[in-house]
Amino acid sequence: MRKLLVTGGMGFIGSNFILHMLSRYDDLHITNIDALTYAGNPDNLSDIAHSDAYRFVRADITDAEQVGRIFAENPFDGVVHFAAESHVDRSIVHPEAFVRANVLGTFHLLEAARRYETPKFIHVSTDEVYGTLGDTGYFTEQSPLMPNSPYSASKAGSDLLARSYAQTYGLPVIITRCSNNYGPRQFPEKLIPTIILRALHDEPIPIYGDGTHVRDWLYVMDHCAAIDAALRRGIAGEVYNIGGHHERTNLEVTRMVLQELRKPESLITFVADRLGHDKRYAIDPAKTERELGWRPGKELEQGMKETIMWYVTNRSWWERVRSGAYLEGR
Ligand SMILES: NC(=O)c1ccc[n+]([C@@H]2O[C@H](COP(=O)([O-])OP(=O)(O)OC[C@H]3O[C@@H](n4cnc5c(N)ncnc54)[C@H](O)[C@@H]3O)[C@@H](O)[C@H]2O)c1
Repeated sequence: MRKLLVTGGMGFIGSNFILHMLSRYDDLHITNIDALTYAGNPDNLSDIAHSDAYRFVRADITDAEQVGRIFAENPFDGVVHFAAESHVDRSIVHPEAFVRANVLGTFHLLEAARRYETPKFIHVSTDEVYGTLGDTGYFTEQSPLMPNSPYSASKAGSDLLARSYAQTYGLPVIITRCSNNYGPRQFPEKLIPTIILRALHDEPIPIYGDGTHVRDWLYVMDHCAAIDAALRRGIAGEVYNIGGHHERTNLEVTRMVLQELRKPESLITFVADRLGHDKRYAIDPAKTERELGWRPGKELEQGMKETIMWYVTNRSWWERVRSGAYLEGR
């Protein structure tokens, strides 16, 4: 039985990853540690809460003792580290929480993995560590790290710390840097669920600046498959870019959702631009495709339809998020 530690598994990508892995492998046990911040939603994994192949431990990765105890109790075959403060807007208002969770929290995990000689450590980073691009060009794994927001700077800090543990201590760290994810179970403060849920309620949809900022969209299940491939075939010490080949402006993405839901474009409301807003992210995932034998399978139009359908079908999920009911008992 392979034993995997997943951090941040109650969040958007972590929960989809756990579901992906448990649906594919019978010989796998997953321990999910999550602090249950506002972004951690146990509803995401209610279907497997009582599975023998899964265990949830509420733990904060900024607490070295808690992290140490979990590693001491369980020899893990691998760690997949998602836990982070992840929302750029919040990082502009409360940067300290990002430095603590993303830098200090990652440090404690790396230390525990070093101490207990964990044979594989996947650090889930982001394309935002590369900073911003002009109208042309792509980020490769060799691009310099030039983060522009407190969020991306804290992720760059943790990314470099992870690298240093590979270089200095020989910890088998693999770093993945992915583009913008979309799909089921994403917290409604992020762009695509915001568009979908506001459109469903006929509410104004706020779009930063003139809406021409470009992002590369990656279906979350394609991302999960890429991390699975990195776990199986990735080489320790390497960095892998994971992108979707779907560059769109924020305005294009908004129009796509409005068309699908047959809602008017008059819902779009331009608001003052985000401070330090990166103009364009575009990722070159050629190395990952070549070396890990992975490719993003989902076309954006299809993935968006399925995502919209998920939010429409799972009304009780997002109503519990909207009302704050998912926070009960914390
Ligand atoms: N969502 C994206 O588009 C995207 C893109 C690139 C990279 N990433 C990275 O992927 C990872 C997951 O992103 P997400 O969108 O699922 O984030 P999310 O905000 O949905 O989930 C984060 C999870 O981490 C948990 N967490 C936060 N602080 C913690 C702490 N101190 N201790 C333990 N748990 C803690 C939260 O409770 C939550 O469940 C993050 O590291 C993020 O930087 C995300």
